[in-house]
Amino acid sequence: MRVLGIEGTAWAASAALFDSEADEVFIESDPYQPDSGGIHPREAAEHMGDAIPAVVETVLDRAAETAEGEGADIDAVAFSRGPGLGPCLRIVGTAARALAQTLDVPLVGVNHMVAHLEIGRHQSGFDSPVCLNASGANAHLLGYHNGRYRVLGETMDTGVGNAIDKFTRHVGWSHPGGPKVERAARDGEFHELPYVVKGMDFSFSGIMSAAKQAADDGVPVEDICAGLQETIFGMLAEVAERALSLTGTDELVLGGGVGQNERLREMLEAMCEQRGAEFYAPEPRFLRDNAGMIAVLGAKMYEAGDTLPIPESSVDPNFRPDQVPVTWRGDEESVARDPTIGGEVRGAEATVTIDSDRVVKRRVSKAYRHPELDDRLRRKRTVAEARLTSEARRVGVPTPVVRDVDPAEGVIVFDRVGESDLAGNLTADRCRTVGEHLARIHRAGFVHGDPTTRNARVGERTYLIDFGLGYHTGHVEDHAMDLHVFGQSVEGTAAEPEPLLRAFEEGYGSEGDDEVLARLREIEGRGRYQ
Ligand SMILES: C[C@@H](O)[C@H](NC(=O)OP(=O)(O)OC[C@H]1O[C@@H](n2cnc3c(N)ncnc32)[C@H](O)[C@@H]1O)C(=O)O
Ligand SMILES: Nc1ncnc2c1ncn2[C@@H]1O[C@H](COP(=O)(O)OP(=O)(O)OP(=O)(O)O)[C@@H](O)[C@H]1O
Ligand SMILES: [Fe+2]
Repeated sequence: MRVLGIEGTAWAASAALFDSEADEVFIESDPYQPDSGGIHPREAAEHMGDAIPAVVETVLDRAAETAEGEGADIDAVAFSRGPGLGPCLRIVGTAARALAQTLDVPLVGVNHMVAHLEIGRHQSGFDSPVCLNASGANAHLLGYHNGRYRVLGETMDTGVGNAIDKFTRHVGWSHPGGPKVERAARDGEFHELPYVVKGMDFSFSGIMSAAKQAADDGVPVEDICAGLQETIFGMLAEVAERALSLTGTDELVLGGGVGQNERLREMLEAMCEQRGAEFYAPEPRFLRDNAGMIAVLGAKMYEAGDTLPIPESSVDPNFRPDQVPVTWRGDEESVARDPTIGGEVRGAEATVTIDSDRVVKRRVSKAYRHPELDDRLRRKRTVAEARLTSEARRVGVPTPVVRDVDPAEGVIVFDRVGESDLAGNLTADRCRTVGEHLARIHRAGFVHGDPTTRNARVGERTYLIDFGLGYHTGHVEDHAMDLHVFGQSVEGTAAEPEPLLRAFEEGYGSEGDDEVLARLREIEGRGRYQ
């Protein structure tokens, strides 16, 4: 089967031919390079108008040269339907419809973010990996579950590449900034910047303001670049590890233009090696925006009969990956592995040794992380965990009693609690109780920071554990983020999440602030593809 793909969501005017029998991809791209500043939507759309016909022509010539029979021998035309810049998407959509009609073949509408993921899965041969998409306008973790790619975690503000590009514009460098930061960082020393992860979500705005401020204050730009890479990529590696731990998966693939960064790939490789997982990153031509990935996923969708009638083929600038019904995979569930190895449990951050009544939690040093950052995070989280675990118990939330703490070594000794993780025994009643517990700690003025279904223990009572990401705050947004993190962990792993989430919110509502639930709705509704 042969599929022609067209990509043009933002900067890459690209066309490709995928031949599924030979597993060969031919790509022709023409990038848009702004004269100054970042990507201007109107200019980018003009570029698409000029460049798309030419790249398609080149691919059609190639198709004719390599065709077995008469003509171009193409079975379907696939195009990026979104997310992306509206004016660009519309031009690409029009071109794709016209081409499908001329060739008299079906049209396939591809989600660009799912294509960034599927190219890695296709090439790695992995069965059910977690995917880290690190691109310009996006940054998220996806895991397959019950017929959809679930967003396990994502940026709460801008995409990772756009965040980096904003910094480089501030220091007067031309677009795109990512490769320039990579080059400059080689000559720099680590400069400390804020580090922000909340469960598997993360945010870049505070880091970017601090980085710009540091530049204005005269910190050498190479040092800031080194700090940016170590901090931002350290966060991405950490949330990727959390996603592996939560889903019990031991395969990770990388997607998106920022994935071309060698330091990011090195960190992800080191993280996977340390936890015994496998890592795959496609070659650079498949990481940055390209029509090859659109053609490859287009072929899978076409084979599954997932084609688009022309009248229903409108584009969607806010197309989220979790809106796509995954028609091209079987109904296999995401793989889940028992994380218990002997008497040792492997969390994302720590190794936990369990005997009959005691638990020793050791925050291990992470090989991927800069030593200074590693030391700072391990100490800070060990202290926070010991404190907040006890504070929560004082306001009536069941938690394990803390027997000993050694911040320098990152070690805490607790009482053993519960019989299993909530993840293994999810019921509506228990979710309701977790909601009540979170409401209580919020009323006491702090958040848990990572309330997933693996961080609650159940048995006769329902306990909260693992307060290492918690902190004191009265902000509605921070409280709502706790609820969002729990919601995402349920959605990413439960067969039927709705009744569980309803009970969880009822529990929270019975003890907590309605304003927080209203903010949760707002967080869930935020589009992040502007
Ligand atoms: C919706 C779609 O239009 C968008 N595409 C996109 O953002 O282009 P992509 O090719 O995936 O990524 C471009 C980004 O990738 C960054 N980048 C490129 N090379 C880099 C490097 N060596 N290190 C860090 N960032 C790099 C650029 O600075 C730029 O921000 C997306 O996938 O989010
Ligand atoms: N006090 C305890 N009693 C019983 N089991 C525990 C206790 N503390 C931890 N565990 C077990 O160890 C696992 C990992 O612990 P914890 O979540 O604290 O580590 P972590 O590395 O921070 O994990 P993650 O970051 O993946 O949430 C828990 O999911 C739980 O199964
Ligand atoms: Fe992209």
